[in-house]
Amino acid sequence: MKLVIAGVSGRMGRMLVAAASDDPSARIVAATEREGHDWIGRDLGAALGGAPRGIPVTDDLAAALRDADAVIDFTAPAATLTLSAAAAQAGAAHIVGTTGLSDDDIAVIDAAARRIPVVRAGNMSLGVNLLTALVRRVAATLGDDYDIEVVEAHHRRKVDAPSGTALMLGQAAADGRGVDLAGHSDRGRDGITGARAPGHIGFASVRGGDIVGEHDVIFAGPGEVLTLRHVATDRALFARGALRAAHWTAGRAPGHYAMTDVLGLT
Ligand SMILES: NC(=O)C1=CN([C@@H]2O[C@H](COP(=O)(O)OP(=O)(O)OC[C@H]3O[C@@H](n4cnc5c(N)ncnc54)[C@H](OP(=O)(O)O)[C@@H]3O)[C@@H](O)[C@H]2O)C=CC1
Ligand SMILES: O=C(O)C1=N[C@H](C(=O)O)C[C@H](O)C1
Repeated sequence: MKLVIAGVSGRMGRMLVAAASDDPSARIVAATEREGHDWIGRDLGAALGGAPRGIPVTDDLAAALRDADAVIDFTAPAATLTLSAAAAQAGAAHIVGTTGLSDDDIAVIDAAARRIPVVRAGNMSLGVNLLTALVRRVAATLGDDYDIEVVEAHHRRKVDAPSGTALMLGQAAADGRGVDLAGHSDRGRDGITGARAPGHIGFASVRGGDIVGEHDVIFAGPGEVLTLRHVATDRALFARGALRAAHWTAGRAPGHYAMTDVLGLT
């Protein structure tokens, strides 16, 4: 599989290079960075401080994607939208790990997914995707007298909150309860907030140090608290998931897929 790695100098970009380099059935054909980045025009191997690998780092998406089967994208919403159009134009699959996407952004990706396979997930790990099914089941089983809170913790450089994973878990809880998440969310409590709204799903975010990603879904009810927890200890986990998703798109019909489809959890 011929791959393009987007945002290659980032935390996940570097992980993706390592994961793809260890995969005998994957070959990185190009890497991208934003216009003006000091890696543009350099060889990827050299930019990473090693031997040249004959892989260009470019901001020319059409050129990067010309010969690619898939692009793996853990960047930022604006970059993901540009890549979405370029991937659809080139006929390459788009694997989207970027979080912080708005509903309008997702509508743009939906349009591209009519032409190419797109796999998008706020978390590409097996554990979190399994956890969504557990959360849905527990939320469906427990009544409204169990308050649901999603608490997430990440490193100090994360720019979006709540995390994409927290929103996936909140969505699973809302699905289990049969309610619309947007109309039943509490985000960012501060000051005299009043008592907790019954049936709402709360979100809280912790930022600090180098925490890779921790998520608790708390069901607090009369006389007991049930907590479902996932802890990521190495972000190589997400890169392996993304690579698996890229392979899964080979020969796949256009569509907007989730990681649960890739993992056979749907
Ligand atoms: N779904 C999942 O499993 C996971 C998702 N994520 C998500 O992935 C995203 C990236 O995370 P992380 O790697 O930690 O962030 P980083 O900031 O370390 O990396 C993002 C990279 O994208 C680059 N970038 C920004 N704009 C463009 C552009 N127009 N074209 C190409 N590259 C661009 C950035 O460059 P510059 O710094 O110069 O702006 C940077 O190199 C986040 O949204 C995060 O939440 C992270 C881990 C797992
Ligand atoms: O930015 C990160 O680091 C992570 N982002 C994803 C998210 O927003 O949930 C996935 C993971 O938790 C790491």
